[in-house]
Amino acid sequence: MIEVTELTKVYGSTRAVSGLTFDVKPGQVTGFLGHNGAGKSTTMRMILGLHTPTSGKALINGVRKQDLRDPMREVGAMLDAAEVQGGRSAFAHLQALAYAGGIGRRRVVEVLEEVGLSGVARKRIAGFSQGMRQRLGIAAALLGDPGVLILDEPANGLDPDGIRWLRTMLRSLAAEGRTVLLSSHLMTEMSLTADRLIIIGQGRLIEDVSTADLLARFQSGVLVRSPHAAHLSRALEAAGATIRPAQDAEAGEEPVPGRPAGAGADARSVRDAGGEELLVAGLTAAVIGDIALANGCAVHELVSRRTSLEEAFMEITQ
Ligand SMILES: Nc1ncnc2c1ncn2[C@@H]1O[C@H](COP(=O)(O)OP(=O)(O)OP(=O)(O)O)[C@@H](O)[C@H]1O
Repeated sequence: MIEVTELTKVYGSTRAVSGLTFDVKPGQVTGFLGHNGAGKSTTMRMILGLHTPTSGKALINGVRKQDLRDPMREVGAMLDAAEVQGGRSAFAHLQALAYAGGIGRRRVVEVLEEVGLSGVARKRIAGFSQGMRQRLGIAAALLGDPGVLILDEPANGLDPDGIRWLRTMLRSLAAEGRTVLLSSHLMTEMSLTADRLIIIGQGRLIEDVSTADLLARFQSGVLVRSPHAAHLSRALEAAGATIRPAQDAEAGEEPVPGRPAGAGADARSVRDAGGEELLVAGLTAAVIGDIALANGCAVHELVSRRTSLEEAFMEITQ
């Protein structure tokens, strides 16, 4: 469990983090999102006791990181995978960390296996790709088999296979009851990996929300293409739908509230502005299909149009 309370960090005239309060709970993956410079790394560094807060608190399992009895076994972190000394082998690097934390050699072998680096364990890190360095950083974070994991941009430099591997691993670590906090700029990946999202902007909390709730809030409707768009739109409106031409929807305009059936002008405006494509809100694709059938309207396309996390993120952080 991570608890951040009224956390603030001021660097000279820069307020990097400002009165930030949120919890990161065990048993789920929590994504930490924000534009460049929003304050994510600074917050993570304060949670990890690497920076001192100007004010407020950041606690891991109820205490400050520096007050944890057995820090390596309680929290694992990866902040910057590029920081590692290149002259050593992956094995020697992890063994040195393990030794410092009172962790045995067997665990080094285990984590190398877990991150897929067993085959290159004796190779010098200097020759590692960025993706291999990321895996090594994740191995170091896992060394103490910690209950809390904090990873800054862990997917950086990983190929699609690596990203999928990381997602599966993080989700299974959370399913074991661990607390997992990660930042990433890869929005699609974040929407697949994180159960919950903490979104910050200019050091302040913007959203603390479940990924599903956030996406549901931005759900933009069902795209319908029909050669009988005018007739169909009247029938759908009669059933309580809100309709806007798909072209307007693409331009990000607000929907027009639902109107009564039989409005010829509405059908005309739909036809004029959007041709045969309609964006329908308020009814499911199944209900729209049934209404089309009942009204004898052919449907050539019927697609639930989900707003991506990237679109939702851009909208709420504007
Ligand atoms: N050591 C420092 N001294 C002065 N200013 C700093 C320091 N570290 C961070 N900042 C400033 O604090 C703000 C937040 O930076 P931070 O690195 O925490 O953002 P971030 O969300 O992690 O960004 P990114 O996504 O680019 O990594 C920025 O304006 C940054 O310039």
